[in-house]
Amino acid sequence: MRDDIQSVLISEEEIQEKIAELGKELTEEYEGRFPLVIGILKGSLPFMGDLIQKINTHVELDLMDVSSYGNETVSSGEVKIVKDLNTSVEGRDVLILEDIIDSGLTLSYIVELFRYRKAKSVKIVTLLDKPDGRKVDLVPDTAGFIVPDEFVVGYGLDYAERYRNLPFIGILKPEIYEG
Ligand SMILES: O=P(O)(O)OC[C@H]1O[C@H](OP(=O)(O)OP(=O)(O)O)[C@H](O)[C@@H]1O
Ligand SMILES: Nc1nc2[nH]cnc2c(=O)[nH]1
Repeated sequence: MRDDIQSVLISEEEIQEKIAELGKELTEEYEGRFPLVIGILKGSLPFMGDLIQKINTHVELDLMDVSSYGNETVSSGEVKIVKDLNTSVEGRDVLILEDIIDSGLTLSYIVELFRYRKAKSVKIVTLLDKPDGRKVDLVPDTAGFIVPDEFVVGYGLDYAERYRNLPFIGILKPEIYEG
């Protein structure tokens, strides 16, 4: 699996250091507020798993699965809810965790949905932000790292469902896409 990686963009150490920092900030912000922390499947799983352990106050967890990429590297533009939340967001402080914001289509759909469902507040924390990929006006409240306009994998991010279990963020060798 690691032989398929052309270069490492963000190392495991850099990711974990950033998560410790984010956890500290979120602990201060959400102390006493019992936020509903929502991970967007499947990419946010490693980030969510590591980050929640660094948030040192009570949180409730839920997961939502939306998809607009299928097995492609470019968004179809059509966001589908594959699995909705188990919890109501009405009146809640919602903290959305994402692995990456690229076109922004996935999150703008979700944020609008949560506003319609009457969340008290909605905050977006993404590990990676790819501002050059944006197709809609969406700015995360917090982004761990800015990445260039290239297709990245690892730490939750897949290519054709593979590479999510790498502990770092990298770029694949071109021959992997070419088949
Ligand atoms: O800003 P956007 O262009 O909408 O891209 C970001 C979304 O794309 C990826 O999810 P994907 O739909 O590939 O599902 P996955 O997490 O299950 O891989 C990623 O996890 C984000 O949710
Ligand atoms: N794996 C992966 N999924 C994405 N979804 C949106 N952008 C990306 C990306 O760069 N890599």
